[in-house]
Amino acid sequence: MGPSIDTLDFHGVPALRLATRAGARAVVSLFGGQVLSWAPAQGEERLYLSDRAVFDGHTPIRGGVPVCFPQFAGQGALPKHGFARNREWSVAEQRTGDDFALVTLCLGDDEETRALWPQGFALELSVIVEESRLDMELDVQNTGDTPFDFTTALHTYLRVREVEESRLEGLYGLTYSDTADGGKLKRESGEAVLVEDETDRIYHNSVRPLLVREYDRSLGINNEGFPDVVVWNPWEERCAALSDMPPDGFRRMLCVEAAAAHHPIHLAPGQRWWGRQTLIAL
Ligand SMILES: O=P(O)(O)OC[C@H]1O[C@@H](O)[C@H](O)[C@@H](O)[C@@H]1O
Repeated sequence: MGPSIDTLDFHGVPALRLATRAGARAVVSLFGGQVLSWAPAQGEERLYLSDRAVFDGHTPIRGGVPVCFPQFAGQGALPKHGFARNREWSVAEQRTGDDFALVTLCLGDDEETRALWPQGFALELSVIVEESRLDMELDVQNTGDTPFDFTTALHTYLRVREVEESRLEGLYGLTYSDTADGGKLKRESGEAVLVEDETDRIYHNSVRPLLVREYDRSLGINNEGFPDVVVWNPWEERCAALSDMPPDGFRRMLCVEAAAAHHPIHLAPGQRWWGRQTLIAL
């Protein structure tokens, strides 16, 4: 089979299905500009999408890779994680080659976004699927005539077989804000992060690649441009309080997010910023 990009209706939301000749595949929703599914060639699904996710065209979709912009979490007056994750994005480009499939989605300001945040901006999210890797690049441009600050994240929900048996390596020695402990600053002293309780951390200035190790497979993560890494798992009690998660959903997921959350990014009129997250199935 050749590479392909098809439009589809995914639980009622418009989406694109990408496939490469080798058999890697992904689904990208226009609502939220959100990757919802990704599997490498001859491999299994690597992203977590809740089976209780809501697809009503308003509620953020629980799972995949939501785009948080222009605000990460509750770090400001905007709705939590900003508004990009519940807006309809447009397709700017779609292309296939011998060994890849690529789509670029875009989102700009309109009356509704300016009512929340009075800035001119243009976002582009490029999603590239190759044999065993997924690249997601977020490009932000200030198209207005005043400077702005923003925080952002690619809020990647990784699918894991059992979160308690997964190890996240590559964060040793970094300082992190422990959101689950009142935002206290701590230093990572473990060779691997093990998730055995509610975990909500912003690791600052991460420069090394990360590795999620499971007993029978691993996933490499490389972030460029995004200075921070957010690690989130709601654990049992908070998960039970999320109406769009099954009670045991927290066991099947681990969010490892590429973020600019600790310090906002400043863009003068006309300036651009970009960040990329790469997932590699190993
Ligand atoms: O439920 P939401 O709005 O999608 O947010 C999920 C989580 O997203 C994480 O990125 C934050 O660090 C958490 O604090 C937050 O709870």
